[in-house]
Amino acid sequence: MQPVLSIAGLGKTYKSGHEALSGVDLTIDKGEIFALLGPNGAGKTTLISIVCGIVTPSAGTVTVAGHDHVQGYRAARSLIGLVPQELHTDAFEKVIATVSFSRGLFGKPRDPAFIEQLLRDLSLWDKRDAKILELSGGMKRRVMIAKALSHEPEILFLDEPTAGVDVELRRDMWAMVRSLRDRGVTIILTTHYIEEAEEMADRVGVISKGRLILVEEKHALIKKLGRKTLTLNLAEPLAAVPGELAEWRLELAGEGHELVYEFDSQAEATGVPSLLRRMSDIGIAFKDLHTKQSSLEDIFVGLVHDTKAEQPA
Ligand SMILES: Nc1ncnc2c1ncn2[C@@H]1O[C@H](COP(=O)(O)OP(=O)(O)OP(=O)(O)O)[C@@H](O)[C@H]1O
Repeated sequence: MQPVLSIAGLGKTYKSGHEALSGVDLTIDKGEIFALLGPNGAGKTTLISIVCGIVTPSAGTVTVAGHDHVQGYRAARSLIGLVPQELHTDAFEKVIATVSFSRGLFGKPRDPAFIEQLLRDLSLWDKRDAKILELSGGMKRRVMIAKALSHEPEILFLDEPTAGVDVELRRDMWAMVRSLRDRGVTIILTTHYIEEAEEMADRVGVISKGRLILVEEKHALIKKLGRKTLTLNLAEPLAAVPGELAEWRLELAGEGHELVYEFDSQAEATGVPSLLRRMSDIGIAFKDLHTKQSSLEDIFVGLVHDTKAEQPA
């Protein structure tokens, strides 16, 4: 499939000397929903801002549907819609005027029927003559989305779309994102909410300290979700994992009082019954046991934590 967005070797060092992005390579296919996950300050907004031409990169290239985002800036930018975290618009402006104005900014001809449909789809039609300052926070978000879609972009960036919104708006936004995707729009969203990535994304990228440390199909991640840990509280502490148990992936914890086994709970043979039999055969008794399912959140926190440990601060 033809990539709609190609990012290669992207880096950004701010004037302060802070390296916000380093060596980011990413290819996005047309019509996919891609979720970019990362903790605060990881570089998500910087990445989006570079693609949208708001921030200049220190290194690397960005190509939008074949247009270089510097040489072919106007063509590249007109294919992109951006829903930023904050609404920047005249508070005294009417909803329909601000959305129509955004369309004009991209040199698109007036199309009242399109704007009407857009406002209807976003449940904004009844509010079309309301001033921005009269709207609730949720309605303002809908206006931001309408503005971003007003010039019929092929790629929509949503920067933290559901931060601080109520459950109803979150569900509406998810439904809207799906219907846009069904119409062939590519969606790239940043989020702190793992649940949102799990619900929405075809692929997930994890960014930490300016580096893209993982890009994976959601289903592959869900497979990873199938991992479980079994912790056995031993009757007597062990100094080391006995050689007879070498075929299981075991670790000792709790100063030798706990034997921890990580396994794939979706696999046909988890290895748990055979492990318990072998332990009984060699006379290792346990007082208690418990299992824990690792969540996408655990995987995410683990990844981010590992890169923090690897890199100097
Ligand atoms: N204009 C700037 N000048 C200097 N440093 C900046 C600038 N903008 C962002 N940064 C720094 O770059 C890093 C990445 O910021 P960025 O906003 O891209 O992160 P983020 O992943 O979007 O975080 P958040 O989820 O909090 O929005 C942060 O440490 C931030 O302080």
